[in-house]
Amino acid sequence: MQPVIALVGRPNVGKSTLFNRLTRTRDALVADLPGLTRDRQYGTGKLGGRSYLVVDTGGFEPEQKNGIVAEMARQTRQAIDEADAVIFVLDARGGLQIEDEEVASYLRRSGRPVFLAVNKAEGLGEQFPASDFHALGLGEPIPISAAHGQGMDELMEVVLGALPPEDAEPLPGEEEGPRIAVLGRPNVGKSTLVNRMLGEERVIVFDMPGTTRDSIYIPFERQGKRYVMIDTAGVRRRARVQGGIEKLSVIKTIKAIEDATVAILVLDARTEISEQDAHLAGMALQAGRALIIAVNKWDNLEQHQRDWIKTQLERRLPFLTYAPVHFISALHGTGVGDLYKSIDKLAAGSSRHFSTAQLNKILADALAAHQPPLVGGRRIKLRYVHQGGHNPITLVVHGTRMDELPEAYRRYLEATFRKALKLEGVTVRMVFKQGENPFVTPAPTRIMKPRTERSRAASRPKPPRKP
Ligand SMILES: Nc1nc2c(ncn2[C@@H]2O[C@H](COP(=O)(O)OP(=O)(O)OP(=O)(O)O)[C@@H](O)[C@H]2O)c(=O)[nH]1
Ligand SMILES: Nc1nc2c(ncn2[C@@H]2O[C@H](COP(=O)(O)OP(=O)(O)OP(=O)(O)O)[C@@H](O)[C@H]2O)c(=O)[nH]1
Repeated sequence: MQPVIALVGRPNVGKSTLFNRLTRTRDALVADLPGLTRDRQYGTGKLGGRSYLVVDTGGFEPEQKNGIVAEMARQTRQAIDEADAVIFVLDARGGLQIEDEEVASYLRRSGRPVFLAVNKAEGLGEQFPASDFHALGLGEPIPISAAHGQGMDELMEVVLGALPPEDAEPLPGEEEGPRIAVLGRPNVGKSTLVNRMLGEERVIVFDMPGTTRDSIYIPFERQGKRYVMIDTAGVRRRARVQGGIEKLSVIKTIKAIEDATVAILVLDARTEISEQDAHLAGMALQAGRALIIAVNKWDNLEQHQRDWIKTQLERRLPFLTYAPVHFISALHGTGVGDLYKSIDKLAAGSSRHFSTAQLNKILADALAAHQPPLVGGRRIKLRYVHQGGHNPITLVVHGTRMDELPEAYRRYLEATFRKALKLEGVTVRMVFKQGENPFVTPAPTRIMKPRTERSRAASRPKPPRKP
């Protein structure tokens, strides 16, 4: 499970800059989807082979009257509570401020592991005021420069090194079936749907061996097939924990998405599709999860209401062109069985492996049908494609001047691959890499001018060799 790291500190110390640094590794892979706001508060990153989730708590607002801690936003406190570690960001140039000490005293009481990142330390050398920050009693201050990318590895080595090893809480394995996460904003009917899906006839729910701190995995079997429900809403726990209704937690949602094979986004047919809905969809897509839209509360709707929500879908979630949409009533169970058909299809799709030869044939055909555009009078060349991973299916295309490849052409390729590989509904992540085919040396494979099937076969690249 990914550790959660919260960035805390007073305004202007450089939290956002640090956040961008720490999440940059992952951002490079994320496609920019129009109509989709990128979340600046939560991001995933990877350093030293380990991935993590970073939460930017966005500065405490100092308030003279009540003191800084009193004004600490509820969300900030929640982020600290849910974090596995806190990076307390300080400013080497501004020195230690009274607000820093207030934040420090809150953090000391939080019981979370705290690490001091003293930012803007570039070029300070001997003048780095280590002892000032040491006096906070929160351990060794680590000098960094977020703006210049200095000290990042050192910082994260200390932070990640202090956390329990990654495999401490293993996820249910693939043999236990696709993992399903049910997402949605409050009151759309998530709990009703989860209960309905688990409570259906012919569903056998097993005991839960994998109970973790954050989510509960509920393995079950339906018509001889195994699945795992990720119960973020605490649906099953609710009955047990007296009065313990849990709030929608963004961190839990993100973790559930990361753990899931397939995410079901539940929408309420009786309310407008909101920014928050789009946001949740975006989080699932950015994580590359297969996504199903379940428009709930479809029972007893007038025709005009049904038309209205369909228009809303097109308008508010235009980037979801390939996700299957189901109109359901979780309350009455209508359409719930059909959800499983989509789950099976998407789960199978997102775990498929494709041969390099098959992928390159599709690439060659795509290039033949539509050449890549001329940029600055020269044609962009795409040379080679291979599968970089599954769930999400990642296709890595190598070529020249990839940074100039227009978005429209990228999408054309994505759509072509999705169609040819029969991956409707599955996220296909295209990664465009500069440079020649890394696997074939010395000459690049010439798949640029496919003429006949024969010449194509002759020039088809060899599958990648293990280095
Ligand atoms: N010299 C120097 N300046 C930095 C460094 N990191 C950030 N800054 C500058 O510090 C200012 C504040 O940076 P932000 O990242 O916006 O700070 P923040 O803590 O997120 O601020 P809030 O959003 O107000 O909470 C900006 O002008 C940055 O350019 C650094 O490593 N060195
Ligand atoms: N008419 C109708 N009402 C439904 C349907 N599904 C759920 N509801 C109602 O919607 C309300 C919210 O349902 P919940 O399942 O608690 O929603 P939730 O998304 O889990 O809500 P939170 O716990 O706040 O996140 C309840 O009153 C349900 O009875 C449906 O298919 N049709």
